[in-house]
Amino acid sequence: PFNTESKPVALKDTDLFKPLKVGNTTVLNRVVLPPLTRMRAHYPGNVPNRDWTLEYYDQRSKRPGTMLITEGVFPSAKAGGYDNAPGIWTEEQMVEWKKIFDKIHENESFVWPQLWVLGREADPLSLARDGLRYDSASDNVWRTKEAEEEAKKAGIEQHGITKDEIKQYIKDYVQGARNSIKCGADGIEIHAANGYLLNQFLDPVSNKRTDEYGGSIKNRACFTLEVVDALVDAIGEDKVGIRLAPYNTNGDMSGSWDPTVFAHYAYVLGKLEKRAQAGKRLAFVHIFEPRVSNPWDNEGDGAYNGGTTDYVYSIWKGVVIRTGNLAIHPEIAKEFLKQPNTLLGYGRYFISNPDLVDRLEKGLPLNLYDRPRFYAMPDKGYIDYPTYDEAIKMGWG
Ligand SMILES: COC(=O)/C=C(\C#N)c1ccc(F)cc1
Repeated sequence: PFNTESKPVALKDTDLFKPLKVGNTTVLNRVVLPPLTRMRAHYPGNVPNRDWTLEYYDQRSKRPGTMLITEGVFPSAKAGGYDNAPGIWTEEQMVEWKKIFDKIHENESFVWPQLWVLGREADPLSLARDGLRYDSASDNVWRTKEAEEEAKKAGIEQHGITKDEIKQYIKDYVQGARNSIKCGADGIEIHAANGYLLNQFLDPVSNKRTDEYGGSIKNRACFTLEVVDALVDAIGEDKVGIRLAPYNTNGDMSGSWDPTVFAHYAYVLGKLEKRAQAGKRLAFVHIFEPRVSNPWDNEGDGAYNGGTTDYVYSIWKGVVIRTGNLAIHPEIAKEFLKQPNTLLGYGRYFISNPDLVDRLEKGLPLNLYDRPRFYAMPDKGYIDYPTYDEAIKMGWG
């Protein structure tokens, strides 16, 4: 069925359909498929689903010149800890990703895998089973009481990683980036948002370190910036993007609760802009808007209305991707598009509308999504959403 709540507005005459240079690519529309975990990878092996995932990305890259960021992808086994999320560290994983990236390029679209390291958001049982550490910025700064009990039941402590282990993770990111480029990707996105490992270092609620990676905004940003520099060295600044979520509460991060957390993002953006002015400008900065503070919330719930991320443009002068609850708010999308160099990520409604780009262009009604099937195994709610024409033929609307 179609969403009947919001009146669709044709965006074809806005900047959403003007080309823009992003790294070494030139997108022909500024709609972005943002990183969406779908939990369909094969276990064991963390291999992209051989039956469905090629179809899933093929459907969403049909409109030539569209930018896709993949679901979060683990650069190594210890970076993971979700059985049904994919990696890009083994040959069998890379074989599948190469087919997917080739298909996206066949559709004349672009693909940027998101490199994802879970830290304390991992499933401790999965890590204990595989004899892997349960890592974060600090020892035993638990997300919740339940998480603490679950980990202790699994007999696994939460480990504040050492400086050598930080260096090893940086090598993992580099390996993941190299593998992505080898499989044909146009670049990668560093995941520094949503409560995962880099966010656990950025946020004082989870980072209680007393070494040079904790204790101040500068120190808490150090790991993220070291990853940026290592990846720029390895694959070039025009193939590196980064995702930040200043207001995110997912993974029990501070969000807006601690007003000093917001300043961390201004600092990171400032350091990225200084690198840009020295000749190393990243391909993009991807901002998760306060309109979504947690991906589990229903549309519009959990939005933080006490502030915006407009200040990003005061600091960062490169390409910006803004994602968060835009599909049924075309008026906000139009507002965002008034800023230069801006692309818009559409998450949940790109799940349920494979032809979302066409629908946004023409102002066509949108298929509702089936939330219980966001992170479930079967192909239902993954590759069976109809295009607009298919939906009309099926009598929708
Ligand atoms: C991949 O990047 C993410 O941020 C993923 C999630 C978030 N937030 C996410 C959401 C739901 C899940 F079941 C697993 C990961």
